[in-house]
Amino acid sequence: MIAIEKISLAQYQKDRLDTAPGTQMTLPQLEEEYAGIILPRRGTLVSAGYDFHTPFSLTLEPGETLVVPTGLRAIMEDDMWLGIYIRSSLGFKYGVRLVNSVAVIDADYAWADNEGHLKIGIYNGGNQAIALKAGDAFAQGIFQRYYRTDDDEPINRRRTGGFGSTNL
Ligand SMILES: O=c1ccn([C@H]2C[C@H](O)[C@@H](COP(=O)(O)OP(=O)(O)OP(=O)(O)O)O2)c(=O)[nH]1
Repeated sequence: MIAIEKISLAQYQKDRLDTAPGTQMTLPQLEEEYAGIILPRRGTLVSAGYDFHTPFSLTLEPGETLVVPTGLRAIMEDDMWLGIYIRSSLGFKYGVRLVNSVAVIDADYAWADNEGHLKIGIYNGGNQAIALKAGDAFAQGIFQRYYRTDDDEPINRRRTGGFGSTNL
């Protein structure tokens, strides 16, 4: 199965308050924002990327970084990963980048304790402030397959957390 779906409202609420500004939100405001989360779609028949949209309006000053909780998780087969990249025009026009260049989303992340919540860190590497409105596309995710070496012996652990959680 390959899918991108919403995480629960409870998980979204937790991560939204942890990682993004706007912690003064009321529950109805949060529910409205959650209801407005857009499921990624491809732009054209043969576009590779599923477009990710910010759930809330944001402004990034030059040099500033923000982790956008998408409210989404990706389900995929074991030999796949999802690569998330910046929307090209944001890079070309404004110098906006992902903080980690590419977000590598592992197949087992979907079953992590945080429901596999996809978080996308962006950085304004340009020289002007950039404003995104709720619903604006800012990143794109491409499902890909990976290979394993013949003598592959993975460290047999189940993922429970997000980035940095396995302390390798
Ligand atoms: O920008 C990112 C990068 C990663 N992840 C999630 C999906 C991924 O499967 C998990 C772990 O990411 P990664 O393996 O790249 O992080 P790490 O810092 O190497 O940590 P770990 O020890 O968890 O492997 O965190 C995101 O939501 N956004």
